[in-house]
Amino acid sequence: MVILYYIELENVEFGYEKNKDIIKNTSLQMFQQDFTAIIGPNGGGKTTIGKLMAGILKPSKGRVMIDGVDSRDMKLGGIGQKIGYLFQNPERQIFAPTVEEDLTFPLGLKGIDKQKAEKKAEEMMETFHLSHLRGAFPFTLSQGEKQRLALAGVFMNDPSFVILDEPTTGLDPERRKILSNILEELHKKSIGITIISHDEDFIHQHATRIIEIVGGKVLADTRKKARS
Ligand SMILES: Nc1ncnc2c1ncn2[C@@H]1O[C@H](COP(=O)(O)OP(=O)(O)OP(=O)(O)O)[C@@H](O)[C@H]1O
Repeated sequence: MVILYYIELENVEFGYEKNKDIIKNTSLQMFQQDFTAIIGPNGGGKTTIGKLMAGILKPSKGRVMIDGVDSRDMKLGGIGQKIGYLFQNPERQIFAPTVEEDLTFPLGLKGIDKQKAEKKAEEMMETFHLSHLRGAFPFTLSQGEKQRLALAGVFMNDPSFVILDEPTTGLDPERRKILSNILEELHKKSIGITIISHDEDFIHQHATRIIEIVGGKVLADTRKKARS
């Protein structure tokens, strides 16, 4: 079987509470070649769709296929090796007592060699301007530093597809530019990128496809012919 898309939502429905669907009969195919922006009003279901795509939430009806496997049959650890997910609140992904350990610790859990994990952490700390904070307690970082740490964590795993919920929040222009460059590099390498964002400039600058979610449904799914 040839898999053309990396993530597929097939007639997906989802509600946090019984009989209250937040996502309504939604089908979408997500390609690694796309730089997708998911847009729409507050409460429309963007984050929920992102979490369904990342296998963090499982649909109540329909199915989500990730790299050809039903997300219900995958463990979070297995999904994490394929998909990098940035939570809207970066504190959701901070676990360890220091910045450096926060980056190396998840790789250790996966059985990755300590030296290799440290080398990668070094690279990521440099990229995201965190080297001077390596020994800092993550919860004392500023909002923008926490966001950079969470982003660095997403890229530690060399994911095949990243889903980033409001990735530019808290970033100053210089760090925002760094994120832009990283995402463009990944896009060139056909690492799938999906951002959930209200940041119109960032979307305009990067997105090749825009999916608008309103009231738990896909209102529009448009592709830019030429990328700026
Ligand atoms: N854990 C939860 N339990 C119950 N309801 C939830 C939960 N998370 C989200 N919701 C509800 O689901 C709906 C969709 O929320 P979601 O966060 O997916 O929207 P969004 O489009 O990402 O919004 P925003 O732009 O404000 O981030 C909202 O009505 C929200 O209140």
